[in-house]
Amino acid sequence: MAVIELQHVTKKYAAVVANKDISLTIQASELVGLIGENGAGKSTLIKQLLGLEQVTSGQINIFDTRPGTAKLRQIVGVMQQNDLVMRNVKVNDILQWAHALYQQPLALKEVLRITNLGAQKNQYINELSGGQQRRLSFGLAIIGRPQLLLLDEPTVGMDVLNRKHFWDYVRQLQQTGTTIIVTSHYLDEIADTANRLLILKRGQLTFDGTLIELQQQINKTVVDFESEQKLGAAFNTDQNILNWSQLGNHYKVEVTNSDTWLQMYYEQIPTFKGLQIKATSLTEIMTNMLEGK
Ligand SMILES: Nc1ncnc2c1ncn2[C@@H]1O[C@H](COP(=O)(O)OP(=O)(O)OP(=O)(O)O)[C@@H](O)[C@H]1O
Repeated sequence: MAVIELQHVTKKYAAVVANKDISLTIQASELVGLIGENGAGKSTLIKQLLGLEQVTSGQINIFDTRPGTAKLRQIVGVMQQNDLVMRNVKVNDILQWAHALYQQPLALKEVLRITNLGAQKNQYINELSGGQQRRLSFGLAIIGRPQLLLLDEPTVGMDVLNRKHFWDYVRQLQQTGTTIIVTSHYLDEIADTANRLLILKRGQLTFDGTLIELQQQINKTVVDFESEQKLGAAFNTDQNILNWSQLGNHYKVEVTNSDTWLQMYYEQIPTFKGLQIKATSLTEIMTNMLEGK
């Protein structure tokens, strides 16, 4: 059984088409990165999965039921943007309240350990830093041992170590069968973690696949090295090279196929220093997409 099934989902807010004819299926234990520029429709999609917004047309099934049912509230965990609306409650009290909502919740001690909030358990929410609030929000999302976890910009404000702990735990949840959808503008984190990418552009799903598949579509690899040889004349006539630059002895060459390129230069390669071959990063791909390149 698919965990999530979207059939031709469209969401309109008056003249704004926030989601346009989106169809897709997500299976158990996928870790899906939902990305796209501001206003692309990511949060709208999450809100419809939660039943907080109704689809304008199309249909959503989650574990074979419609979004927003009491049954789903038991098995879906969520971190929305700015979701800690109760400000004058202590960390421990809100966790205890959430703990009582579920049939087999995690122990409070365990949630405080995962979120690294043990030292703040007697503080009020409005006394927490931005990153601590995101960690508390994560604690509330996972306390019920959800089968589906929806994370909308979860790491905003988290410091580097807490971010690492967060992603380590998210990966662990995925490996034990949790299905996870995460939106973020920190594309390096998505590239490192998600095993499927969904790219939204003005409400439309423009890509659905793995990072490697996306990189293959872009068909560009960067080769970086230092050489004392003068290679410019050869590079200028090389059909495989999209672009190249030189700063002193440092060459940066963008090629369509790095295997072909390496074969062509195999005689010179032993003299190259610090040779690095890099696939185009997700950040660069998204930047180029937004710039319309
Ligand atoms: N309640 C609403 N009423 C009217 N328009 C809305 C509403 N919620 C969202 N929109 C519009 O729908 C579009 C998609 O918004 P959404 O919040 O889904 O984008 P997003 O991809 O999550 O953006 P961000 O990266 O900035 O969080 C935007 O144009 C936004 O202005």
